[in-house]
Amino acid sequence: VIISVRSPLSKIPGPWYATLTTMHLRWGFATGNVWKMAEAAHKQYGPIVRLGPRQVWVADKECMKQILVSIDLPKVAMYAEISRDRHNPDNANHYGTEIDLMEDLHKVALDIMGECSFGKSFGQINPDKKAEVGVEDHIWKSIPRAIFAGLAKRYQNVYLKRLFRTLGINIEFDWPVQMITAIDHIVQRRRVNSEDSRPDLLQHMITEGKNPADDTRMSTRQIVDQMSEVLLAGTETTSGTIACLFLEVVRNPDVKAKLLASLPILKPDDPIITSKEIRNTEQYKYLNACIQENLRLHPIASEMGRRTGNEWVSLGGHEFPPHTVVSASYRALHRNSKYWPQPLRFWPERWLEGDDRDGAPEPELVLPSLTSSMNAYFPFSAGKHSCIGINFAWAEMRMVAANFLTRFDLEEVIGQDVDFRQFITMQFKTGSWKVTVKPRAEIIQDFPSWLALTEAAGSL
Ligand code: HEM
Repeated sequence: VIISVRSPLSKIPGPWYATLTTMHLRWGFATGNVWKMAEAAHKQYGPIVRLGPRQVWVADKECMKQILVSIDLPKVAMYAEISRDRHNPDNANHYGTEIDLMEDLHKVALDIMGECSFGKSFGQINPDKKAEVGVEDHIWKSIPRAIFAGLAKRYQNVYLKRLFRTLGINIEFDWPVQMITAIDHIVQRRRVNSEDSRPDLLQHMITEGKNPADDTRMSTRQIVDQMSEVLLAGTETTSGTIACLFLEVVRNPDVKAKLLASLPILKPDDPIITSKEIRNTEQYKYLNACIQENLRLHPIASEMGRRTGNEWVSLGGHEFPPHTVVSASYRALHRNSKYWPQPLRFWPERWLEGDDRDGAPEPELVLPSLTSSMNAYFPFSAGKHSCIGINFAWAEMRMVAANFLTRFDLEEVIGQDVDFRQFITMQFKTGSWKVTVKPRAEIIQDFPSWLALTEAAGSL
């Protein structure tokens, strides 16, 4: 306790108990509420706060750049801990129908990842879709669930695992045998039979994947690990982010009216609009601004842990001793009124130029010395650990949002408690968010066209 109170970190503001214990942080991480602790602490104590004896949260723009890019602090051990290998780190066919949009978006994201990484969707949207050749249907369709269940188990038990390790008991995690067998089967078939190959991520790992240490080819087991991590990193993130976009759109009627008016009106079976078209066509600029603004208000990675390693690090006028956890608070930075006037307002116009800004303050006027206040923005992080899926994520967000909103208007079902939990990424706490949808075109057709969308995404 004396060491902790006398620590060089003692000058950093924070609650009194931060010097004494990490129990509250452990509880926050295990229950998914750590983001609420960080948010409240930043509000009370400022951009640099101490929440544990050696745990500091940072929401200052310049410090963030240092953490992520110039000093490039290593990641905290939590990420390795939740890796398998610790050491190697229907219901909506009619007008005005209620759907669980969060659940549907999650299924869409999984099937898009299935199409793009394995060349086959996981049958989440359309259960009649056949599984991979040679793999039993129910096993193939259970793969995403097995991956998520595995992650949740590992995340919630990180501290328990460490405790057992100090007692000399090593608890190792592994994927379900059936899942490994299924993926192994596909890898073996593709290795033997070149006609089975297709330009997807799995094929890339089979033909190009090498171990950096000795240049040997990746084993099937390593491929399974990597594919699982990409599937995890690429589904919760996009589905949660798109759900937040729809949430902001329905909760801001002026934005919704302007956005829907800016988009063409399509029938459900009309051709899918591609992400390239959305990116390059003037008509979609307000939609692009809405996506950008949503990434500001709802960075799916609320915070990301780094650590000082074996060296002292100087940040924001403080000296951080070795082995200090430094959490980059993206969410607090993105909601800081110093950079973002009316930070809690969903204001897509801030991302537009000239007259299109429609009264949104110019960044320069926000902070006279800094034309780049809009750079206080790290939804995909920065530096060498930044998101490898950024372009994929943008393509998916554009396609899903544009193809949905050109076809359907939506309203939130009232009386729902929308809260978030943070298990690495922010998630809708209940995993559910219901809306009613009605077709925008004067024609009643089947909904949803999610299937056409996932297939189109897979062929991009
Ligand atoms: C809106 C969607 C997404 C957001 C907001 C997002 C955000 C992020 C952030 C902030 C990080 C950095 C984590 C850190 O600083 O430690 C990250 C890492 C990563 N992301 Fe994404 N991501 C998204 C979608 C995707 C997709 C679609 C994929 C895959 C197709 C993906 C794959 C990854 C991977 C593999 C990493 C780890 C990179 C590394 O550690 O070197 N992400 N993402």
